[in-house]
Amino acid sequence: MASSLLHFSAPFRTLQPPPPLPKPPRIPLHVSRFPRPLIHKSLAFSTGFRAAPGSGRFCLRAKASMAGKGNGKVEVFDSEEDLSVSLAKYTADLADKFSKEKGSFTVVLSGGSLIKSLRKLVEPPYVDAVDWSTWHVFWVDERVVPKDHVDSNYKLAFDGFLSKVPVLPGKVYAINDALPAEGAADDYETCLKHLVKSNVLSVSAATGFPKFDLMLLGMGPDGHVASLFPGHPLVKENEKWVTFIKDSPKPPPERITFTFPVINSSANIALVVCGAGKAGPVHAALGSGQNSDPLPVQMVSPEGELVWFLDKDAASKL
Ligand SMILES: O=C1O[C@H](COP(=O)(O)O)[C@@H](O)[C@H](O)[C@H]1O
Repeated sequence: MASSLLHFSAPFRTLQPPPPLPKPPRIPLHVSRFPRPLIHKSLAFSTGFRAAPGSGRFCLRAKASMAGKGNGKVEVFDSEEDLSVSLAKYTADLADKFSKEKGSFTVVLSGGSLIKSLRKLVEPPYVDAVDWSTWHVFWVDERVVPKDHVDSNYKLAFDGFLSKVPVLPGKVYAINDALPAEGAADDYETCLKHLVKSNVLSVSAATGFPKFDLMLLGMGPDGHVASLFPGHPLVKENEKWVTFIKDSPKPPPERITFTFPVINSSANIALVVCGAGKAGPVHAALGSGQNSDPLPVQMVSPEGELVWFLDKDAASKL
């Protein structure tokens, strides 16, 4: 295990530390509590958070909130830009809450478009206000390719996010890319078990699976989440924590992925979906119809809180 953990952090050794910047006053981050009762599918637009002029903070132009079909809160934004502003605050607030409660924040990233939508977190005020030293970073799925490969979810996150913030290299848990898919999945599951033993990761009292503080999930146009694809038997895996796929319908074919019991044991999940090309599965999950064969995205149902972050194109069929 120790060797894997060392291996995980290796790519960070080449990083040059960013030049020291004058530290601005620490901005208090508050945990967002969503208003209850939720606004039901009226799509009534409300003015979002507005900051004092010159405060360096931001203004959401307009957003709609509504309740999801099952558990969950749905936030609809005018644009992906507005969504990314709100996603940064949501993530920073949760990081602050968990860091204050237990001294650590366990966060799980997806690949794909999610990473671009996290861009506001690496800008002021968050880049300076967040206590990055408490962060432990994981991947909900990873392609079985070298970490410097263009298809690597690690590389995507490193280039777009992790290289821009002082998360501690030893707390970034990439897969062991020297192993084939099955070995990489086993190795990652072993790593998670080690982190449970050392109390970095908690376990759900209800399910016995690891309970991450926050999972930031994307969704593909076919309704897949992580590397759990529609109609694939892996969506039914209910024992393993981490498993592998060698016939992914989306290239590259070999990947490892968290299973639904792990995903659904999370304390918080943000489902971040943008673009008209994803409006169909969003409608399947949040619209009024029923379907007998649920898409993977419809199987996301955490123990804790689920928040959908949608731009208006992704919400266009609701
Ligand atoms: O292959 C993958 O796709 C999904 C969705 O990606 P997106 O670019 O359509 O947002 C992503 O969440 C997953 O992590 C990734 O491996």
